Amino acid sequence: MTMSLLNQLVENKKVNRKSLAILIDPDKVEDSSSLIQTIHLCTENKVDFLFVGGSLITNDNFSKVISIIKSNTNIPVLIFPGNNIQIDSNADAILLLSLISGRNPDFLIGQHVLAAPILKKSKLEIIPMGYMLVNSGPATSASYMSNTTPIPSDKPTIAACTAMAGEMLGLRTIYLDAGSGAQKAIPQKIISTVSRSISVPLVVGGGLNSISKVGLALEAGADMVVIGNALENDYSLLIEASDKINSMNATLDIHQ
Ligand SMILES: CC(C)=CCC/C(C)=C/CC/C(C)=C/CC/C(C)=C/COP(=O)(O)OP(=O)(O)O
Ligand SMILES: O=P(O)(O)OC[C@@H](O)CO
Ligand SMILES: [Mg+2]
Repeated sequence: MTMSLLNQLVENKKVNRKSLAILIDPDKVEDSSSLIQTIHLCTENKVDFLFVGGSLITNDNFSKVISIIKSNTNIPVLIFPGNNIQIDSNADAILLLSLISGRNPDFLIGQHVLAAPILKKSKLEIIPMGYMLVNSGPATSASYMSNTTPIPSDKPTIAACTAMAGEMLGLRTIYLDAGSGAQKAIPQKIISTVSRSISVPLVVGGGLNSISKVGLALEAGADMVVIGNALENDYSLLIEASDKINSMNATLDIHQ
């Protein structure tokens, strides 16, 4: 029997194995041939996970994108939903985000109540996730659309206590997100403090638009990094990030 994706994340964390996720925003997919090109590049570069979702989706691409991905690669597809209409049972799993950095009940539990019966009938693996937005400069789509205030980027203790509370409530993963297209990525101090305070896998993303920022996030304690916007015009970061992660993981293999 194959291991669940959540178990894979937990097992990877136990041995400090890092992973790379690429975010595909269905709103920004213009044609299937460029999507297929991106998917092939992800496969060639051993991307671990493909996230699909957006704060706002203005076209009917969501299911199409998932189906094209599933027909072109074996990389697991994880829905990264901005709301409860982003559910498609062709994906492998859904990141069931509860927006614990905010105080908007709709994004803490309301959307989930609406989604629960649909998720129950689907064969999607559910990955419960504490989702934390951290301030990164101008408002991001996720903080605006969720009507929540992100955690101040110079308050690592607030971030750590929020993540700890999420873990204590039973959330199985934590996602620290500066927001897509963030001007400033999550500071290392926030990542390292959160990482030391929890034992569940830690995902970090938002504004990771250079290999140095990707490296800083991984070195500070991210178990998985997510890259989205930076790939929309230039694929070089995908190759660099994948090389970086493979070389970090290769040193682990030597020591095992
Ligand atoms: C219960 C279900 C199914 C969903 C819960 C939904 C929750 C709680 C969402 C958290 C808040 C939120 C709006 C998250 C958005 C996450 C996301 C998909 C970000 C991707 O980037 P965009 O924010 O779309 O960035 P761009 O503006 O660059 O397109
Ligand atoms: O698009 P970017 O800035 O890479 O962010 C990806 C993801 O973390 C957003 O939720
Ligand atoms: Mg979007």
